[in-house]
Amino acid sequence: MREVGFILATSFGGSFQNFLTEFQRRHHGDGTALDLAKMAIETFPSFRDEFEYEGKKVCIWKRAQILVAETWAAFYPASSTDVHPIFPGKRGPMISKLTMFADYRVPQILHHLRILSYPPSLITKLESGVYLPSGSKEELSLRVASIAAVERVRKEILGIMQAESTTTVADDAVSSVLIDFYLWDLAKKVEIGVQRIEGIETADMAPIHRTRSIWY
Ligand SMILES: Nc1nc2c(c(CN[C@H]3C=C[C@H](O)[C@@H]3O)cn2[C@@H]2O[C@H](COP(=O)(O)O)[C@@H](O)[C@H]2O)c(=O)[nH]1
Repeated sequence: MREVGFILATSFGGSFQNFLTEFQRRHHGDGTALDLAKMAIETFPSFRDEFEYEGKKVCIWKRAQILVAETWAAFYPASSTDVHPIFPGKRGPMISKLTMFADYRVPQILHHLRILSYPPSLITKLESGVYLPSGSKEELSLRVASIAAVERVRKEILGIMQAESTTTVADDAVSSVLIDFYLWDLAKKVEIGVQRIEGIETADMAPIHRTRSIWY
């Protein structure tokens, strides 16, 4: 928090609005949601949520993407045909280029919905409450699998929409951001018992995974 505050104070006059103004300037008003997420990870090291795994670089960018998605949602215009004030360029926000924001809550509900399956050894660890180290195989698998799973859900929804439509459905018609928002809210409601999943078989709700890190 101190680092983010220091950078915001010294480079952006202490205001996120100035950060957005600088984004507009750099991209001549034509920046997309992904451009803004990239600016966040380039500006704030604690948003640069990247790991090396078996020689490959894995970029998760959880906080950068949720920052952009929440900004996109907060300034969403009254009509979807109106220009978005943060992404006024001809390409628009291109919000479907963002992934879900991989932390602990969405994998939990994806498992409950039987979209993700967990090996028994992982269930045992989750139930014991042991910490999964940040960047470990299990922690990364949970996060990366939830990104891949939500992308597949997105493709399925697009396929259904396409099958029901006589015109071509744009790729931007379904975003992982909105699927994440929906799943996160659903997970919270299921956990506190105000909602139950009905009509499909579910797996027992496993505890969330516990990881100490600055990335969630
Ligand atoms: N993947 C994902 N993670 C999310 C959210 C949200 C809240 N989103 C709101 C916006 C639209 C929706 O309708 C939600 O009402 C919080 N978190 C994460 O949980 C953690 C605890 O946070 P809290 O309980 O606030 O303190 C924190 O790491 C935070 O980043 C989400 O949507 N997706």
